[in-house]
Amino acid sequence: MALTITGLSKTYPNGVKALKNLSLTIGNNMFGLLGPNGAGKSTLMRTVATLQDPDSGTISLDGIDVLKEKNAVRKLLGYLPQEFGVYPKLSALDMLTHLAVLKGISSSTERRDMVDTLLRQTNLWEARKKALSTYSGGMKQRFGIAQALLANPKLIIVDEPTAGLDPAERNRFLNLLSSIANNVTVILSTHIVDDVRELCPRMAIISNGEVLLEGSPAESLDALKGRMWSKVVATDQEVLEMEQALQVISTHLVGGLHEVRVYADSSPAEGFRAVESDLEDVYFLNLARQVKN
Ligand SMILES: Nc1ncnc2c1ncn2[C@@H]1O[C@H](COP(=O)(O)OP(=O)(O)OP(=O)(O)O)[C@@H](O)[C@H]1O
Repeated sequence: MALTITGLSKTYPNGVKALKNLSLTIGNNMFGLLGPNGAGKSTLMRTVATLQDPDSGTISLDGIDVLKEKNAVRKLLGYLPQEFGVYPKLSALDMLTHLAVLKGISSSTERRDMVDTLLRQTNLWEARKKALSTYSGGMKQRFGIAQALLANPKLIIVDEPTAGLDPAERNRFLNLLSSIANNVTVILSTHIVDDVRELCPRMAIISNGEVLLEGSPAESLDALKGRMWSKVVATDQEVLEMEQALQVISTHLVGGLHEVRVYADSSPAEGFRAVESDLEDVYFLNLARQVKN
């Protein structure tokens, strides 16, 4: 499904401009919406999910006017919000069955088949009769995907799904998402660069309610080719001096030392080595450019 977002703006009553004339086109497969906390991702996702209205702008989903034909959109949509509430005492099986009823799946045979399939697909079959309150973070998120997949949606929105998962659970969750994305459009909203790197053929970076970059991770990396440099230094003072003199993109602690990554057309100073650009460089460089402008 193709989602076309045009000129979307939203100012909250407290004056925060969460979306500023934002336009974005999202095609099939998995689309990564990458941005820092407060960028406006959740506002955008809730708006696409028909849960809140913008002040202005339009959204079209394969010709459906998302802001007007909300019921038509809801039939096509699966949504895993950032805060996903469940009845903790219910089992996954009972909760999913209950949600299937709410989704309008009235035939009990169809409902049972669908719920069973989803529990197996999300690897929750063994634990299906356990109370949701006993689930780990990863299991809860997989349950969240199961409920988002009820009634065969064509568009799935997942908002910050991997935050707080341990590496093994995160891996399992990302594999599950990628297996789904073969058949439907998935929008993955996240502040975790690696989620996008691992999964998304297309992405956008958003910050302060604006799109900073739209494209494929590969194209964005190409634009930085030969321009990323790295040096490891020992003290905060050295980092500070570099930040004043050079375009420092990021600093990381590696074994107690600081790895400083700098963007420059040629070697910025003595001791720097050329490094492969990674998606995190793309991300930080775009955020830094926005601050400058
Ligand atoms: N209901 C609201 N009332 C007032 N301000 C809000 C409301 N919801 C969000 N905001 C503000 O709008 C901005 C965008 O928030 P939003 O939740 O959309 O961003 P986000 O990219 O999803 O960030 P996060 O990952 O922190 O949720 C933030 O400054 C936030 O504080």
